[in-house]
Amino acid sequence: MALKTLSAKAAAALDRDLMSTGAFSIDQLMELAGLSVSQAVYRVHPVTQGSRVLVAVGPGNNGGDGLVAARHLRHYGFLPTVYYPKRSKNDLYQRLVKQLEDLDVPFVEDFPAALESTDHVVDAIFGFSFSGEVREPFPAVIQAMANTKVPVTSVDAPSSWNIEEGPPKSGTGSSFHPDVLVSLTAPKPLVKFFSGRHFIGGRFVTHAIAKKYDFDVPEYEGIDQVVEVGPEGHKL
Ligand SMILES: NC(=O)C1=CN([C@@H]2O[C@H](COP(=O)(O)OP(=O)(O)OC[C@H]3O[C@@H](n4cnc5c(N)ncnc54)[C@H](O)[C@@H]3O)[C@@H](O)[C@H]2O)[C@H](O)CC1
Ligand SMILES: [K+]
Repeated sequence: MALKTLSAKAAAALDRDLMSTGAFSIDQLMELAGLSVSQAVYRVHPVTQGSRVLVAVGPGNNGGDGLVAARHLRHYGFLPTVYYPKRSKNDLYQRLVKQLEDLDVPFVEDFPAALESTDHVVDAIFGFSFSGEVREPFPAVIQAMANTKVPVTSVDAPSSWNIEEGPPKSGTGSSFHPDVLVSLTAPKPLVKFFSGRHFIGGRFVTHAIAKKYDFDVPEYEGIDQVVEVGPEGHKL
């Protein structure tokens, strides 16, 4: 059985559906997405005294998932640091930033320097709305994630990858391959180029929605918000 995937266009339509006929708000969906990411990070990197996690936050909703994940990780006992160079003026993002400031989570401006002193990275730069060539200031950030030995967990998509076609073919640097991917709601076609640990999150989708968009809802256990799956989509 092959893993069923959602194209970028279908994923955007599904989110619109959830927020109209599904009656969800963006705050709710982002909170659940960020909670899933925090649980996947905890699974691959259980917190030990002083575990540090650097969260790279992009300009859109993928970045919002990262801000939410940083807050949950702080409550689990991690020491998050946030790199958020292109801030949204939208009220939702400003509230997410305030919540982190109230927890004394530091915001940094030099990503490569911050990478020198962390134990894990969360890549929440771009998700399913990324397209084209990576624009400033993110090329150096992607390159730093490609070169580091620190484990990287990508939210929904490895940032810089084409959602349908996977790693970029052009460019001089080595391409970026994260260690962990958390697909939100359903995997995107790029998963066939990904070979690390793969989790699916989004424990709020009804079977009717999954049927409409033709993907499988994984079997979540207990109170888990994520399921780890193998290459064929079977639960590990
Ligand atoms: N279903 C769920 O569980 C939910 C997932 N969510 C997350 O939302 C993203 C998609 O968010 P969206 O705001 O549509 O876009 P992105 O964050 O992917 O990025 C858009 C952002 O980036 C800029 N951009 C696009 N291309 C480039 C480029 N080549 N260089 C630089 N910048 C670029 C663009 O201008 C925008 O500002 C999804 O993947 C999930 O992670 C939601 O939280 C809701 C529920
Ligand atoms: K990402």
